Amino acid sequence: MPFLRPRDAVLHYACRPGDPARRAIVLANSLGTDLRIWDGVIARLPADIPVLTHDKRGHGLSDVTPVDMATHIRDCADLMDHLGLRDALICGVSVGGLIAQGLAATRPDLVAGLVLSNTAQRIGDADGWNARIARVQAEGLEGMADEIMERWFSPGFRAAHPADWAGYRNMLLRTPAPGYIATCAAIRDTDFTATTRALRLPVTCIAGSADQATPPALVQGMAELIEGATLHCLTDVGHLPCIEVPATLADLLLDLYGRLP
Ligand SMILES: O=C(O)CC1=CCC(=O)O1
Repeated sequence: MPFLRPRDAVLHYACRPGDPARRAIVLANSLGTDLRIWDGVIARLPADIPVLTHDKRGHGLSDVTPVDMATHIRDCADLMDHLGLRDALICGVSVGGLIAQGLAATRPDLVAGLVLSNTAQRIGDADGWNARIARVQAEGLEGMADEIMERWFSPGFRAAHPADWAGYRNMLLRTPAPGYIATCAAIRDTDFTATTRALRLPVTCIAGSADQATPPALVQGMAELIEGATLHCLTDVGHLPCIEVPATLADLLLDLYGRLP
């Protein structure tokens, strides 16, 4: 359970060392989750591939501070620099996908390829994020938890895995409200249309047909923006394929990993 304070905040991360000669895979989280959402994916990746996960600021065991998207991106870069990881495959889900796009644009030395899961170059609009921030300020995450869970998971996952569904609801509720709100504001203020359109590297985009947060049409718009990107739409899967279908996500990661120059 390592921690690092590269600048003004303690960051919690986990690094499965693997073979340092192999390219690393770096996994970046969504809003209101911690690094445990990747456990099922990591278990399916070959043991010699180094894998880095972290709790972004305001989440998990990392410090809660004001934050913008540039800071989330720099934190990920700081962890990679600390561990000597370069030229990695970065996979980000939702706001983690924004972090991945921003990392590729600002630190191309760290990024060989991207898997952009259930994300876009811009997620939502200012009115929506301001309304969510106001709700969480007034009611706490408890007041919004059930509707957020509806966006996260497909009906089939909820029916088949009620204990998991309840456990991930607990994960959401344990996110500090100030940390959650700070990342909502960071998402609200981010539009990577210009820099994502300029990316020139191998990219796999993933959507879920039951994703109510970043619906397939939104992910398709991002895929069409990036030259050469491929798009996979997973049937009856919600916003978090890393939880609902970890084997499929691991296969898609390894497919791109195996094709990187
Ligand atoms: O909570 C949601 O609506 C889903 C989501 C949006 C951005 C993110 O990271 O998660």
